[in-house]
Amino acid sequence: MKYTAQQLLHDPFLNKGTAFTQAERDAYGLNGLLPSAIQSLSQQVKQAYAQYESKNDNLQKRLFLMQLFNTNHVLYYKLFSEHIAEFMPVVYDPTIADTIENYSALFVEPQNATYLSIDAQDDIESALRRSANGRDIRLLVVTDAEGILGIGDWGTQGVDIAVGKLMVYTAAAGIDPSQVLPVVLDAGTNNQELLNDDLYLGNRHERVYGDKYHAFVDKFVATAEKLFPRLYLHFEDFGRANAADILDQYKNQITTFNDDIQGTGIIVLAGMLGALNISKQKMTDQVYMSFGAGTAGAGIAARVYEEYLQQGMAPEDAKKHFYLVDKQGLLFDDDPTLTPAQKVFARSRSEFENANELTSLEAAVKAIHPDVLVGTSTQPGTFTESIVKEMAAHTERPIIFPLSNPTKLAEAKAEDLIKWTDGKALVATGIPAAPVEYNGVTYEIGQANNALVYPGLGLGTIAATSKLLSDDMISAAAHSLGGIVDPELAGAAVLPPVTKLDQFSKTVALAVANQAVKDGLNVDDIKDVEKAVSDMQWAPEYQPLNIEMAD
Ligand SMILES: NC(=O)c1ccc[n+]([C@@H]2O[C@H](COP(=O)([O-])OP(=O)(O)OC[C@H]3O[C@@H](n4cnc5c(N)ncnc54)[C@H](O)[C@@H]3O)[C@@H](O)[C@H]2O)c1
Ligand SMILES: O=C(O)C[C@H](O)C(=O)O
Ligand SMILES: [Mn+2]
Repeated sequence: MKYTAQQLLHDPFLNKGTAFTQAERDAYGLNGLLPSAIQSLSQQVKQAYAQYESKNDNLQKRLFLMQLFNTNHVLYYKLFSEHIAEFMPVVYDPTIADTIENYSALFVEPQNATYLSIDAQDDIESALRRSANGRDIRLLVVTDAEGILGIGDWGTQGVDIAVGKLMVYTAAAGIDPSQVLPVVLDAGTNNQELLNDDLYLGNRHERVYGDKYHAFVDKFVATAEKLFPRLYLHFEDFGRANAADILDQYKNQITTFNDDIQGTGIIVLAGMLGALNISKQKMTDQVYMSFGAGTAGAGIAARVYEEYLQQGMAPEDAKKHFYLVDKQGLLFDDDPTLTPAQKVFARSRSEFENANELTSLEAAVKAIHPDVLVGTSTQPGTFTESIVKEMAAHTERPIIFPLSNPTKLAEAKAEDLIKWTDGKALVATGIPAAPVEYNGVTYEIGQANNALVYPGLGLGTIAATSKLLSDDMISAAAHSLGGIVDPELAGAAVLPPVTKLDQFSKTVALAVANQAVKDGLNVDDIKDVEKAVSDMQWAPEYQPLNIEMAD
């Protein structure tokens, strides 16, 4: 394609703004189209950061960063890379929840995303092709936004989660932003607030389910695979009724990943391994309870269960360590409403004298005395003081992970968990949490958010040109996060800190890529895994432009 000077200035993949050199200004006809001073990238970063800091709240900060992203990708990612822990809660969860809820009202521009409608399926191919605009797409994040974080159905507004997750891929793992595509599948919405909102930008009808929905997803997947044959396809925030089915349908055919099921499974397993490093206990001795057994809750249980098997436990014995609690209480095998993923761990009523009374978390904790309690229920404040104290009365170092996002939905606050258990609880939270000072010890709180692993997992899988994302690769990712935190330090976190996200994303990528090659899943011949991973990484630095001008 040939560029005009105006197109160059408005293409965020190529634009350098005030950093265009004099030679470039001469070559591309930019003289007089920019202020005359020529800045370095570091001057631009300094200036942008000062603007960022002048914004009053995280939403304003995020809007400013999005404006920067829309204008100049190198500048945006350079700034992000220099402030990764500070920017994560602004670019990503929890602030992203606010921009999703207000997406239509705040709409400025489409951010190179693809908006596919269930009512216009003939457009799927041309829309994907034109969004890619000749770029070599290797990573696509798609959502249908039925289950955005814990805030529910946000229709086309959920596109922001695809955009945001991709930003984290680049900031954390160095995925080239010109090789990614965010996609929203607009199958309607059951969110009445959106349907009644004049400004709502999506399809104004109820969400479509059943055959028509599945045909839509299938057509999208087939088209994306055809257009981008080396694709890593990441599914995000689909509803409970579809997420696991879609994963099961494609996982043995294409390189695909469900973040809520698999990514969350990895980070929670890694967090448990970290916690057990601190407590010096054995994984297979732990009694595990999940509160909220939906997409994430059941996905995590499945990953942790696999670990018990890997550690040598027989399936029937391992199953006895798992208890799922959902809306109806402890899940029993005579319940006709169980999802397939829940059925695997459902218990028999005959195991309990008071089975019919186990209809709440409190009753289940009293009856079962779990060692591990993971919250993916979307129900804020449900890990109450009495439940937590009851749990702590029966286990030396309770592992408690309230993971529901965003902040307003968390099952508990880290600070309370530390206090209620007299510093014994090993805690990780879904959103970032400040360290907790208690009795002279500073407790660092790990962030059990899939963002700590999905970037490295994707980088490793893509770099290895793996045909599939296998269970072994997933397990390798979970195990690779060990050894970064010193478990002997008082108050040590169960997971590595977000300040090191870029470093350990590479560790995860290497572990995953090595596993893929070891299992012979690589399409290309890969002699040097480390080189393959490094070669795949993009750095936010201005490069000479290799473009043709229109006149
Ligand atoms: N930290 C992370 O990395 C991470 C990853 C994925 C999901 N999550 C969070 O987990 C939560 C759930 O996400 P999901 O994708 O599994 O959603 P989901 O809708 O698939 O599952 C939620 C489950 O909670 C159950 N539930 C609702 N009310 C309940 C109640 N009163 N008591 C017990 N259970 C109840 C639902 O029946 C459902 O099974 C969200 O808040 C999400 O942000 C966190
Ligand atoms: O998006 C997040 O913060 C994590 C997770 O994928 C979620 O759905 O909550
Ligand atoms: Mn999610």
